[in-house]
Amino acid sequence: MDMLRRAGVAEPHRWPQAMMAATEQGWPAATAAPLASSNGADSYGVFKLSYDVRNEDQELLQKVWKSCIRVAVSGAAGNISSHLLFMLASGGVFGMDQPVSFQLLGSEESLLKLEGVAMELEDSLYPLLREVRIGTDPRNLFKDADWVILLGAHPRTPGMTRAELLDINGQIFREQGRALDEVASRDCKVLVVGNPCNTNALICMENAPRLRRENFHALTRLDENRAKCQLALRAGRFYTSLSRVAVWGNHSTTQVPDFLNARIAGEPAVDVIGVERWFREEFTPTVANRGGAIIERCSRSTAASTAVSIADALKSLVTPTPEGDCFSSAVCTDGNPYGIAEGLIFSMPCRSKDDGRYEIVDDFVIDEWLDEKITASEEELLKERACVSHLIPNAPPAACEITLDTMLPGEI
Ligand SMILES: NC(=O)C1=CN([C@@H]2O[C@H](COP(=O)(O)OP(=O)(O)OC[C@H]3O[C@@H](n4cnc5c(N)ncnc54)[C@H](OP(=O)(O)O)[C@@H]3O)[C@@H](O)[C@H]2O)C=CC1
Ligand SMILES: O=C([O-])CC(=O)C(=O)O
Repeated sequence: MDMLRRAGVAEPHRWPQAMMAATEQGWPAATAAPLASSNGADSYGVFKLSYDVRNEDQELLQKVWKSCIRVAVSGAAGNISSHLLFMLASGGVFGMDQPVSFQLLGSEESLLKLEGVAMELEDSLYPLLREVRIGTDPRNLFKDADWVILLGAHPRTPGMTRAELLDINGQIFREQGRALDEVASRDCKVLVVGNPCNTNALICMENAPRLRRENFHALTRLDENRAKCQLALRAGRFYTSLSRVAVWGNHSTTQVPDFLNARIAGEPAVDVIGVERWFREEFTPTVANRGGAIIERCSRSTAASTAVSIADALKSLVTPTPEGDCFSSAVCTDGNPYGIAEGLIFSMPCRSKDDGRYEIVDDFVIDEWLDEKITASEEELLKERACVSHLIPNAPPAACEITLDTMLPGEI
């Protein structure tokens, strides 16, 4: 903001087509040092720091913009990010009147690539994208963030056990939780995508006590979208006819895509499709293993559909949920209406109020089969929590009893 003021722009939120790629110190990305003049018009094409809308475009000057929001993204030089940032900058997620500022976190290894990402954003001339910062210090990049999307995580490598993966990534998320606690906005909403996302989100939340526990999410919207796709295919209906499709539990192969409560054109999906065996024996494992099936074909984990599902998850939080519908998000189980153990990050059906707030939908019917499945996913998450107890402040020490057969959807 300082730089915007120095640039002589009285009202930053009315400043169209102005974007600043800056390092965390606040200088333009490609220069690493201050520009000789902050109005360095030739430095970045549209990064004209002295750009003054009053002299430029009367039509845009009339437009009413909301105050700019800060969106921090880790792993921002990675595959998912390469799709996601462009969706966020286009206005398709937070709204066409919502300017955004990006604070992109990478590592020493990825910093050059991150500069390339900033340059591509610059070349895309998004009127809503007002600032791009890049850097390697979460305390700088999470500062005052309103939304934080955590993509960066160590991938599971050959020979690594799940307990080892939990520990390596848990250390990253403990550090990022601490950074959020120090510098993020108290109302900041955090969406963890990096796997194992539920337990990473839990560690992050437990290390950020200043932030609201209900504002931590782990991404299971991709699983919901996959479930909707399979139901639509089987029923021969378009996606828009589906409602109340929720996924319960962990973003792993123990996840439970709920067909019992799902509706197709307002009718129970089980009545419309009719073949009960299909739900249990085909639908459920197909959804839970979809990530692995895509890796088999593409030799990399899903990136574009994950970015789309992140956009869907964010949109669901800033848009009132249509009457009678819900969306899936893995959220804190404290006080949940289904008796799931407290202090976990567990996917459940949610409805949004507004401005990022939500409530857990409390009228889902749970039959014996569903209950058994949900309990298995809950037990898996309890075991994951025990494995990372050393990363959770004040947690009693617990033995790690994770078996090798608990898998992420992308593991085969
Ligand atoms: N929840 C869900 O539904 C899904 C989750 N995922 C998960 O999302 C994550 C990101 O996927 P994708 O973008 O494809 O992955 P990429 O490998 O392309 O990017 C991830 C980024 O993570 C960072 N990273 C890697 N190792 C470490 C480390 N040891 N410490 C800190 N950061 C590290 C790197 O960024 P840098 O060097 O800049 O730090 C890298 O660019 C993965 O964990 C993946 O499993 C994927 C699909 C679906
Ligand atoms: O395991 C992965 O990285 C991919 C993943 O989560 C998914 O496709 O659901």
